[in-house]
Amino acid sequence: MTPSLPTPTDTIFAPASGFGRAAVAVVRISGPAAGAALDRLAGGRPEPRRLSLRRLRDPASHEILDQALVAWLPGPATATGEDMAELHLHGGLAVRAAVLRALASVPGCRPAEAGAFSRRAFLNGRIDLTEAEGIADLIDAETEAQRVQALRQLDGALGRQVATWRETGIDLLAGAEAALDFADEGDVDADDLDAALSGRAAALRDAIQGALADGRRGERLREGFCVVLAGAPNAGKSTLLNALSGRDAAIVSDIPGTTRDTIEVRCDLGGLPVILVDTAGLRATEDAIEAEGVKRTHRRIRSADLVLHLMPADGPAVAEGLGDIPTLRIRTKSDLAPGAGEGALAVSAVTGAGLDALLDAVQAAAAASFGQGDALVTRERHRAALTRAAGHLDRVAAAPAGFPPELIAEDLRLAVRALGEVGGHVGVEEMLDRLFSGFCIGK
Ligand SMILES: Nc1nc2c(c(=O)[nH]1)N(C=O)[C@@H](CNc1ccc(C(=O)N[C@@H](CCC(=O)O)C(=O)O)cc1)CN2
Ligand SMILES: Nc1nc2c(ncn2[C@@H]2O[C@H](COP(=O)(O)OP(=O)(O)OP(=O)(O)O)[C@@H](O)[C@H]2O)c(=O)[nH]1
Ligand SMILES: [K+]
Ligand SMILES: [Mg+2]
Repeated sequence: MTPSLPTPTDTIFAPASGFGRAAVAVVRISGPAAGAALDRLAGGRPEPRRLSLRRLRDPASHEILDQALVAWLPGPATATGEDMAELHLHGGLAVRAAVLRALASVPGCRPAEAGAFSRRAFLNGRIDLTEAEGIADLIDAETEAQRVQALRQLDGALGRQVATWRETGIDLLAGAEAALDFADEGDVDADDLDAALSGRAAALRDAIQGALADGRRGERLREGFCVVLAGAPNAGKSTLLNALSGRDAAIVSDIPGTTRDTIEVRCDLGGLPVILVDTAGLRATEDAIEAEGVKRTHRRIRSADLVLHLMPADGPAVAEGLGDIPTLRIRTKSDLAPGAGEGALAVSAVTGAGLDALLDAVQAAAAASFGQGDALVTRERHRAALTRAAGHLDRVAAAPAGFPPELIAEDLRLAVRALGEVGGHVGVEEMLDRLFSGFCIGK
């Protein structure tokens, strides 16, 4: 199931609750010396899986460092699969520093590097790679929709689905290998096997392609829906960015060409992650720095999910579009020319008119882009591996009768390997087990 990599023998510890001042700071310890660390600092190990109040002492000087809640979590039924301990300290900087210093003095204990606990959980088969990614995404989740998606992945939704597909692939491979070995003995009807195999390969390919044909919903949800504010200098882009985000993020002035670099603000629109991007005003310019800004604007427009094309209501409506990205035409500064710009959304950052309607429109566009239902694929890594798997299955499905069975088996092997990469299981040893147990070979 899990990669056969060496198991760590050292014991790691780290604050699990950040590095700032807080009411309580949790220090996690994992590895074979976790129990010994409790013996040395807390004077023993409490009853497993129960928090108990202990005095923590420096093992050398016996000086009291804190009164803390302590947990002893003997492995392997722990988050990492190793012996673990937790110290719930008073969250002062000096308390934490003194306890970390004391832990470093315990033989075999050292500070953990980033992600070390999750890495051990993976190495010990407690989680697969997709669940590890789910943990990372859950910690990074800023909006409700991101939290829900990350929790689903942490809960194993993607890992289980891909594992099921991989099982099917392993079955197909076992069948193909059996055909290779025994077709010439006359035990198996090769044509029947070919037809059944290509039908099942096509079904598996279709299932995988179905999950891939999701408009990159999962990736987009992780990254955020990108809305670019574009238009001529002084159209009111920076003002609108500040008004929509409720933050004073961008410099506003009556001088055209104020914004040179793109400015991003991440927002939560009704639980959906939206990135608002302010850009340099679009115009031909001799100024080299402003010209670079305009170049960047065009680049951001091309990668946008939605463009807000801003035109002041007291000026002419611009006819030309900004490319083929979905675009909303917005008349800004509607307070200066009431009634202008029919058919377009009209907004005023001064009076606040139209801002709610604009936010609703952006939120609707984001909701439509994130789509309905649960996304399975949340990273390019998954997409690449699944696309490769579907490609190999497609070759199996399309193979003409009499196609060399060893080539079919090789494509199936590569499909199984690609599916295994998603969860971090590589290798096809399981296939061999299944081959030998599923077919009565021992004679
Ligand atoms: N104090 C504290 N809070 C925390 C964590 C932690 O490590 N410590 N977590 C850190 O991520 C998260 C909870 N995740 C966890 C995942 C698995 C296990 C665990 O020990 N699993 C065992 C036993 C399960 C059980 O008791 O039923 C297992 O799966 O075998 C613990 C925490 C969030 N809150
Ligand atoms: N009356 C009125 N003035 C506005 C409104 N929005 C922006 N302005 C003014 O228009 C001028 C330009 O605003 P900015 O937000 O800097 O325009 P911009 O599009 O970011 O300009 P550049 O970054 O130079 O391309 C400023 O003087 C703003 O105060 C509005 O809704 N009503
Ligand atoms: K300006
Ligand atoms: Mg600006």
